[in-house]
Formats: sequence, C-alpha cells, structure tokens
Amino acid sequence: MAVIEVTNLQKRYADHVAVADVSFSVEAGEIFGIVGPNGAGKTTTVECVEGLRAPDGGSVRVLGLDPISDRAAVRRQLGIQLQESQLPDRIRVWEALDLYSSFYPDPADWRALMDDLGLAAKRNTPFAKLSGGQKQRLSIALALVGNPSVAILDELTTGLDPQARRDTWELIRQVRARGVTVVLVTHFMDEAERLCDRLAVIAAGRVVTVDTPANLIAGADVPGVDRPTLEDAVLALTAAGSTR
Ligand SMILES: Nc1ncnc2c1ncn2[C@@H]1O[C@H](COP(=O)(O)OP(=O)(O)OP(=O)(O)O)[C@@H](O)[C@H]1O
Repeated sequence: MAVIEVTNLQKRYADHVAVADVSFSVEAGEIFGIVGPNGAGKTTTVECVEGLRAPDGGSVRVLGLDPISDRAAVRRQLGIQLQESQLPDRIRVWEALDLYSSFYPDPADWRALMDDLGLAAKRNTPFAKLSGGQKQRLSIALALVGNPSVAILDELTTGLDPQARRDTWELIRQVRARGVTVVLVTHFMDEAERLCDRLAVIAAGRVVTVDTPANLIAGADVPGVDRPTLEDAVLALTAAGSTR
C-alpha cells in the first residue's frame, strides 16, 4: 500500500519554479530517500507532503489524506524533523520532549528516546547551549516522539559525528522495524546506500529516476569509471537532468 503518493507536484515561489513536476510513491514500511543537488526542490517537496506548503499543482496524499485539507489528521500521524530547529533558546531538552509528546494522542516514551539519542546527560541543558550535533539529535527525537506512522527526516545526520551518524542509522532501522515508514532527504550517499530501500533522484524540480541504490549503481554509465559509486551514479543522473 502506498503511504505517500505525490503526483505531478508543482510549487513555485513568486516567479521561481522550485518543483516543476515531481511524482513518486512511498510504500508502507519503506525507508525512502530523496537525493539531488542544492536547490533541486527536495525540501519544498517534503514541505508539501507535510502540509507546510500548499502545492500550486498536482496532488499529495499521505495515508490517503490531503495534508492541507486534512491537516490535523495528517499531523497526528507524521513525525517531522525540521531542517533548522525552531525551539526557544531557553527550553530544556526534557521540557521540549515532554512538551512535544503532549501534542500526540499516543506518544513514545520520551525518556527512552532521550537515552537512545544520547541526550540523557543533557536533559537539563537549555536548547541554546546544546552543540550543533546535540540540537540535531534533539530534532530527531522530536520527530519520533509522537510515535508517528510516517517520519520525514530532512538532513537526518547533518552535523553529527561519525559514531552518532551510525547510531542514528541504527535508530532509524529500529524505527522502521516497528512499522514506521521513513522518508529521508540526504546529501550523504553512504547514508542513502546503507539506509534507503529506494531513492528518488531529483534535479531542477523534476524526478530523474526512482530506484534502489543497487540498481542505480548497476545502471550507472560514467565514462572512465570502472566501478561507479552511488555518488557517481547520482552525479551523472543529476548532471544530465539539471538545467545548470
Ligand atoms: N521560501 C522560499 N522563497 C523563495 N524561494 C525559495 C524558498 N524556499 C526555497 N526556495 C527556492 O526554491 C528552490 C528549491 O529549494 P529547496 O529548498 O526545495 O531545495 P533543496 O533541494 O531542498 O536544496 P538543499 O539541498 O540546498 O536543501 C531553490 O532555488 C530555492 O532557492
């Protein structure tokens, strides 16, 4: 069953077309990645899925619902990691988790989540005093605290140290094992390859292709490269699909 269905999505900002024509569907229990160059329209696309932006054209369905007209119902089932955290400077780690969990009918145990994300020692630290990586971990915890059926994680491990990245991948695998569908926007090809079942490659507001990381690598046609990596494959696809 498709949990997310994006069909011919279009979105522009004033006269700039951010998303020209994006279609993909995400199946239940998948970890689905969205990759592509800066400015390709990835964040705008997921913001339309989240109901944070209204499409100019096309349609978006999340669990069969319209994220704009069925906003409240969609929000209850979605866990969203914001690209830049928008928490008040003085809110403490435990307070943020406690507050966010109160927004949901059936929240996760935020204390366990705090432990899983290595934030227990920082429980009383105000948001402004956290390091970049700790803020990032908190934003992941906040995305998961509502026990969502679908988690949308934009730049999941940006700013995390290597061990924290691997711990976060493991956490995401565990989240998926509980039946949560995960959408991941990432610039890290190692993350995309290790974590994602399928990837949508987006360039210049359009989907270039949707496939498994293994198929993208196998199908890569990169002159002069014998054993292309996923990065080679994606770069070749986005260079061809880009208007730059
Ligand atoms: N609020 C906005 N107002 C005007 N233009 C915007 C706005 N948000 C994004 N854009 C433009 O829309 C295009 C797509 O941006 P978007 O953030 O969706 O890309 P992205 O693929 O997520 O990029 P990145 O990898 O850099 O995060 C870019 O050209 C960007 O400058």
